[in-house]
Amino acid sequence: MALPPVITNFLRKISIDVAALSIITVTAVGVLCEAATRTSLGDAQSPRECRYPPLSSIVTRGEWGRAAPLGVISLLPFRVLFRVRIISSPHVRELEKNNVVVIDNVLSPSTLRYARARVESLSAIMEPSPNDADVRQDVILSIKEDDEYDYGDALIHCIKLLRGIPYLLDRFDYVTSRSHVVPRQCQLAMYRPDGSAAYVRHLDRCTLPMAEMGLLGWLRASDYRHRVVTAILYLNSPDWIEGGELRLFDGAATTTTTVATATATAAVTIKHTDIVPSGGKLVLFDSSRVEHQVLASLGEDRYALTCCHRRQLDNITLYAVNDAIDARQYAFNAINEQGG
Ligand SMILES: O=C(O)CCC(=O)C(=O)O
Ligand SMILES: [Fe+2]
Repeated sequence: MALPPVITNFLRKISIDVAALSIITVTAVGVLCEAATRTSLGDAQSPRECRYPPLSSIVTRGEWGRAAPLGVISLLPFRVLFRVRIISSPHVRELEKNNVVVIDNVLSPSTLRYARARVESLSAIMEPSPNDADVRQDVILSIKEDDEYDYGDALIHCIKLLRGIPYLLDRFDYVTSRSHVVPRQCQLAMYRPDGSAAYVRHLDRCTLPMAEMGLLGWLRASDYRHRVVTAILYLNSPDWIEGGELRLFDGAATTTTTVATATATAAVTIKHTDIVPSGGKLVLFDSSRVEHQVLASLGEDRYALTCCHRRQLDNITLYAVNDAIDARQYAFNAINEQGG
């Protein structure tokens, strides 16, 4: 069938170069659009939607009886015992001041036991993370409340607890970041106690500038560029002894280690705090400021459930200014670190 003359004329006019250029342009636009829209946060929720009353509510006799080793309290005649807050204003103030806050025993012994048993059963389907194998050697699983898999009440409670945190940050006026977005996915991670499975020093938020990452990489990293608060809940035994510590590097650190650098004869002093990953411990830190690493585990499998809360993408100019301030802060920390 003959093509209409207008089309044959057009086809005669376009050179092979023009055709190639058009294909390249269309492909490039397609790749950039895919990168710009790639996100696993499409179904993220607002803090209010994730509000979880047990994070900050009254404790009833029944709850305390289940939660505490002092089960005898459940025999008391009062139905409501007292108000406890897993996260309260002083915790939020500490997070603002030190960029990190550690809260012990946020799970009852039985909840910890059940959650631990469930994550152990999930370890068979955990997989190495897509990161470089020399960056981290754990196995991970992304889990969310509405997965088809039945995670059991205890693990679901842990997910809700981590996802409920931004509501309380807002409520207690956390000033470091506002307008949070709560991902549905939490990451379950397990390190084998082989003395070598670890995670190198890193920041949870990607802070590299576009010039360094290239436009494509920068667009693709959008989920990592807006992390503000990392929440980690450990699901190990409560009396974890040693190995597998979470090492936090920060100005607020308390301990110093002296390590010889590979190239220099002079030693560099690194300030750090080591957090023992005992079961039921909750650690919150500023994802954009606190560099951290996981040390190799020794005794038993090390389990952690993590949720990285994001900021909303509604004020790009403000974020650009904040990022520039963060970058200056890094430079400042690095100089301090070198100077000991
Ligand atoms: O498990 C931990 O203590 C920290 C894990 C971590 O740094 C991460 O998943 O980004
Ligand atoms: Fe991390």
